[in-house]
Amino acid sequence: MSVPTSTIPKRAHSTSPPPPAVAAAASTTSQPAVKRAKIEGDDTPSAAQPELAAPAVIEALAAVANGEGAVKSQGEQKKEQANKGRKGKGKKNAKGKAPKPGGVEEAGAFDVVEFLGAERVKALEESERNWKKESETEWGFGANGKDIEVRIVGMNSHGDGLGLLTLSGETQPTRLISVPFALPTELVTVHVARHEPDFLMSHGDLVAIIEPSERRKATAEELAGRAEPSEELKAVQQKFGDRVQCKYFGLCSGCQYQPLSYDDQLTLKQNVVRKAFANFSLLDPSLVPAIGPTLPSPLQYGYRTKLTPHFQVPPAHGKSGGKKSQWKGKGKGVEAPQPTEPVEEKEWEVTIGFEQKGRKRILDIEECVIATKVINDAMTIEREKVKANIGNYKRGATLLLRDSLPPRPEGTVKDPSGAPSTEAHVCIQDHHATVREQVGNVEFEQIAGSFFQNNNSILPSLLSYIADAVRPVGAPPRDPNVKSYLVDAYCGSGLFAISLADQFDRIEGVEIDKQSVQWAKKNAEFNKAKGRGEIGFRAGNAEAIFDTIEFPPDQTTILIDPPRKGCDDLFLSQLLAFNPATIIYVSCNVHTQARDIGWVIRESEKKAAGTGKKGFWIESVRAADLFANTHHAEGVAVLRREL
Ligand SMILES: C[S@@+](CC[C@H](N)C(=O)[O-])C[C@H]1O[C@@H](n2cnc3c(N)ncnc32)[C@H](O)[C@@H]1O
Repeated sequence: MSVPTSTIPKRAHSTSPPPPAVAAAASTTSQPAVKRAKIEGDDTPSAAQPELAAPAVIEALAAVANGEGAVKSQGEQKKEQANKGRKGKGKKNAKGKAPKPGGVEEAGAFDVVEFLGAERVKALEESERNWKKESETEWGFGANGKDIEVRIVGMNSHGDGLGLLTLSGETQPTRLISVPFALPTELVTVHVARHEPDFLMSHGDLVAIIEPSERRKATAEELAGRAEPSEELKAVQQKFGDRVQCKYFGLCSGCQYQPLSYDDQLTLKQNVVRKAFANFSLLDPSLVPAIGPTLPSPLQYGYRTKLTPHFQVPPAHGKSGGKKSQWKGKGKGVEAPQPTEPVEEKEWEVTIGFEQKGRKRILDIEECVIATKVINDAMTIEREKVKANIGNYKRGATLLLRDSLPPRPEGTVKDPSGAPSTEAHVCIQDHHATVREQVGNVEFEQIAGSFFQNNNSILPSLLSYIADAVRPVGAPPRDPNVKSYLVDAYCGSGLFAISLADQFDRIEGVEIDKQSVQWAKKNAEFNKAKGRGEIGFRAGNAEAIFDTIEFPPDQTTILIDPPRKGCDDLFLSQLLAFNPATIIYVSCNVHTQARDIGWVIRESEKKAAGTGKKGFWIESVRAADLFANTHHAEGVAVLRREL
C-alpha cells in the first residue's frame, strides 16, 4: 500500500522534514531533499527538526513589507513576522541548539509579535542597535538583575504572565518579559533574570504581586470542605491565592494554573489550541473551525499515575555530582567543595524532586498534589531510603513511581461484566516490572518504563469522545453491513486500538517500541470478546504500517498519537497517499499538531485539485485536560475528506 518515496511530496522546510508552517511560508517552491527523521525518544529533537528562522523567511518578510512577491495568507504573514521577532540566525539558537518544535522559543516569537506589534518588531530588528546589550545595561540580569514593576498584559501558552519593557528614552516597548506565576492585569515586582539573544524576549522571576487579579479569588463553594492548610501552604496561599493546594507553588515548575478556577483553566487551554492553530498551522483562519470546549478531567488533584522525581549526589561522589545551588544554607556565590576536597555529608542538601522554575536546581518535593495517594505514599518511603543511602550513590538518578493495580495472577480470565476493579492499588518502581491499569471495561498491562497516559480519570470520556468522532457529525450509528477499519499509529500498548475495538471490524496498530507491541498483543488477547474487531500490532516506524495494510481507504480511520515532536514527514506523506476517510490526531503538543495538520490540509487540497472533490478539512479541534492544573493541553482534532 505504500507509495515510493520519490513520489512523496516533501513538507516545506529548509533542511529537513516537517513543515512547520514557518518555512512553508517562504518556501512552497524549492526545498532540498528531506532526510528521514530518526526517532530516539519521545522528547528528543532529532536532527531533522523543523526550523524557525530561515534567513529566506526574513528576506521574504522584507518583500512582503514592500508589497512585493506573491499574496500570502494571513497565517503565512504572521509566521514570517514571528520569525522576524525571533531575529533569524538560521536553524540554531544562540546556544547552538535548534528550538524544540512547539516549545517556549517557537511560541514566544509569536507572542513578541502579538504584543509588540509587527511594525514595532520590524523597526527594532532593522535598527543597528544591540537591544540585548542595552537591556542588560538597563535592567541587569541574573544575580545582578534589577527588581522592577511590570504590568502583566497577557499569558503565554506555557502559563507564564507577559509584560512589556521599554528602554529609557524609547516611547514604545522594546521587549516582552515572561513572568512565571503572574496573571494578566496584575501589577507585579519582577527580578530580571535573562534576555534572549535571538528574539525580543526577556525572562524574570516573580518577587511580589502588588495588585492581584480578581481571578485568584476562590468562591466559598470551592473552599467548602477543605482541610485547614499547613502554615507553609497558608504562606503560599497568601501570595498566590487560596485555591493553591501545593506548598511548592511559585517554585516548582509543575502546576502553573493552580490559582485559577477550573473553568478558567479549561478556557485557557481552549485558547492555547486556538493560538497554536492560528500561528502554527499556516492555514487561512477560515479553514480552522471554532475550537471546541476543553474536555474536563474528572479529577484535578490526585490524578497523576506516574511520577519521576530525580536527585543528584555531592560532587565528590561521582562525575555527575550536584550543582553549587544544592549546597544547603549557602547564599549566592558560595562555592561548593571541589571534587578533591573531603565532603561533609551534613552540608550537602539531598534534594529529591523536580526542577525549580527557571533554575537548573532540583527542589526537594515531599508530596505532589496532582499525583495519586499510592504514589505519594511510596515517594515518602523512597525519599527516606535515598537520603539515608546517598553516600552509596555514584551518580544522580531518576526514581520511577507508577500507580498500578496489583499483578494479575497467571491464568486470570477477564471478568466479562467489566466492573470497575475494587483491588487496592500498588506503586511499581522497577522499570521492567509489569503495571496494570483498567480503563472503562478494558485492562492494560505493560512494562513500567514504557509510555501510558498519566491521567486515568479522563480516559473513559476521551475514548468515548473519539468513538463518537469516528463517524461524521449527525451520521447514523455504525452500519453492521459496512465494514470499518482503524489504524492506530504510535499505538503504545494498544490503548486506542483495544478500547475502540467495538467500533471496527479490523484494526492494525504500529509502534516503535517492541516491548510495547508485545504487551499490546497480550492486551488485545486478554480483552478479546465477541463483537470486537480483529486486532493486529506491528513494531516499526509508524509509516511502516502503510507497507502492509490492505484496508479500503474510504472505510478507514487513521488515529495518530505521536510524541511531542509530531509526525515524521515520511509518515505524513504516506498518510496522504493512503487517503483515509477520517484522521483523528491526538497530541500532547498542540503546536506540532497544528503544524502537521496544516500541512496535511494544504497538501490534500493540492492533491484533490481537478478531481472535483474536496481534500481534507478540519471537522473539529479541542483540548482534553489530561494535565489538570498544569499549562499542558492534549489536542484532539478530527479531519474528514469527501468520499
Ligand atoms: C504519546 S505516546 C502514545 C501511545 C498510545 N497511543 C497511548 O495513548 O498509550 C507516543 C508513542 O509513539 C511511539 N513512537 C515514537 N516514535 C515513533 C515512530 N517513529 N513510529 C512509531 N511509534 C513511535 C512511542 O514509543 C510512544 O509509545
